[in-house]
Amino acid sequence: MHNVVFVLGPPGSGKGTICAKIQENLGYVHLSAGDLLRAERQREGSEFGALIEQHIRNGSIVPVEITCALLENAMNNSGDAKGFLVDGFPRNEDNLQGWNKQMTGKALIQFVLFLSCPVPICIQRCLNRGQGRTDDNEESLKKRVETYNHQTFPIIEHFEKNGLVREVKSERSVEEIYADVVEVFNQTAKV
Ligand SMILES: Nc1ncnc2c1ncn2[C@@H]1O[C@H](COP(=O)(O)OP(=O)(O)O)[C@@H](O)[C@H]1O
Ligand SMILES: Nc1ccn([C@H]2C[C@H](O)[C@@H](COP(=O)(O)OP(=O)(O)O)O2)c(=O)n1
Ligand SMILES: [Mg+2]
Repeated sequence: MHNVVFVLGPPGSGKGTICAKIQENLGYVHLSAGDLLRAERQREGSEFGALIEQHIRNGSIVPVEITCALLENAMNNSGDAKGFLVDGFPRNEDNLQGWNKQMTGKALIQFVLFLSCPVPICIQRCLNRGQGRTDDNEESLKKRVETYNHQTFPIIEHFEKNGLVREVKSERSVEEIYADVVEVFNQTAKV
């Protein structure tokens, strides 16, 4: 059984940054759904490259069959991790249902780390990110924020109803955020 912490929040809220620190210090393995999709897009011979690029630019969500298969493969290939940080997933109802269908009995959701941050700050961070991403531009960001508000936030609310959400405000320094994140892991991660 894989232990899983979902990490959600608007684009630019700092999910990748905080996950890297958790991986380094707490021994969880960081799996970014976006990074896995970008790698699949680049993989020679992938039949999904064009479809993935289309969704990424458009700020829409890739069908779960693709994303969940990438996540499950990555978990199975990571050896004996004490847990996985699944960053940027599930982002919509399709993601959630596909995960439940494919991973029930194989993964245990420990909690959902929700990095909350005002959208204008998130947009500014993405525009300054400097990773050359095809979706860190004003037009794609507008669509990504819309997708977040209409599709991802309801998923966070769903987990909230189940008592699984741990919110950490991320309009602060990485050090301040991380200190609260460690508290959350100390309180709730059963390892
Ligand atoms: N707490 C923070 N304060 C200021 N900038 C941050 C903070 N956390 C992350 N960043 C920067 O914001 C950008 C987006 O961060 P990232 O971790 O990639 O977010 P996400 O994965 O949620 O999109 C990056 O350039 C990162 O260096
Ligand atoms: N579960 C996911 C995660 C990401 N994607 C696609 C669509 C997203 O806008 C892009 C980028 O996701 P990523 O998590 O890397 O973006 P942020 O870190 O939130 O800025 O990838 C997806 O289709 N399904
Ligand atoms: Mg990210």
